[in-house]
Amino acid sequence: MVNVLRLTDVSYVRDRRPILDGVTWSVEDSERWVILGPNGAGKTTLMKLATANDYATRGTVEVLDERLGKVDIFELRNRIGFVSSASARRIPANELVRDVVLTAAYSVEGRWNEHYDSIDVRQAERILAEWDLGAYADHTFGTLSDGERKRALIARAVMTDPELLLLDEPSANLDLGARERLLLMLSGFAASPSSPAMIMVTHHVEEIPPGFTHVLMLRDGKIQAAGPIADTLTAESLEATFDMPFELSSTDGRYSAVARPKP
Ligand SMILES: Nc1ncnc2c1ncn2[C@@H]1O[C@H](COP(=O)(O)OP(=O)(O)OP(=O)(O)O)[C@@H](O)[C@H]1O
Repeated sequence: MVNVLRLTDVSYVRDRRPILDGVTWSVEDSERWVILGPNGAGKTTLMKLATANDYATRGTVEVLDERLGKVDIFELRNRIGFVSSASARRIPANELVRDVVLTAAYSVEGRWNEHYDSIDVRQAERILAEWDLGAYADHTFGTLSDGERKRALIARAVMTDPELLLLDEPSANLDLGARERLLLMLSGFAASPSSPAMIMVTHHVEEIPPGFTHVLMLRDGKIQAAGPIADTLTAESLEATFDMPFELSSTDGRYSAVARPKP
């Protein structure tokens, strides 16, 4: 079994401030994690370490059985899929959606004169259909709605068959329908045994796709709680993480939290 991610007593300090503080956390390949926490908790910083885009100040970070600092990070990054709000900015607006996905196989953003193997073309077609983008394959990326863009970026990220897929707030800024469509697709993708280990950052329990297995709750750079969602996501852990009392409910694997009224 591949050790997908292992952080051991990791701290990340900037301007003498611990942005991550003593984080110990591991992810196995069958697990699908949600990282939940308020603004400024350190979630994106954690993503940067997990995608080998930055280094810890203290402690060790191992990604896909490789220890950061002792591995060619460019090779390692090819094994990781990552979608963040910055991903869309790197895609040319006039790029066809088909090529947004296809060019991932060649690690380029924007088609030039490359020749693509038919096996890659077929894989791109399959993934476009899987993420409900078949009808948009010949549209340009710049004309897509935010929800369609998110799906196109995730489709691009899975084109290379990554061993770890990280999604930083994939449903931020989406309308209700687009959010629900995306969550259904993420849920379906998470359920497939052939899918990679997944880590998704969100601010909202409502955005946890059913089928995600674990939650890590972060506040001020420290882990408040981590483990299987069913045991770990509670009114108490939410209060510890967001510093206010909540009522938490769940139906069919979907969660909802509202502030607990004052007695
Ligand atoms: N390189 C850096 N230098 C100084 N401060 C930093 C640096 N990187 C992050 N921070 C600070 O660390 C804190 C955590 O940032 P981070 O982006 O990881 O939080 P987050 O949980 O993703 O927040 P949000 O939910 O608002 O996106 C913030 O206060 C941020 O300003």
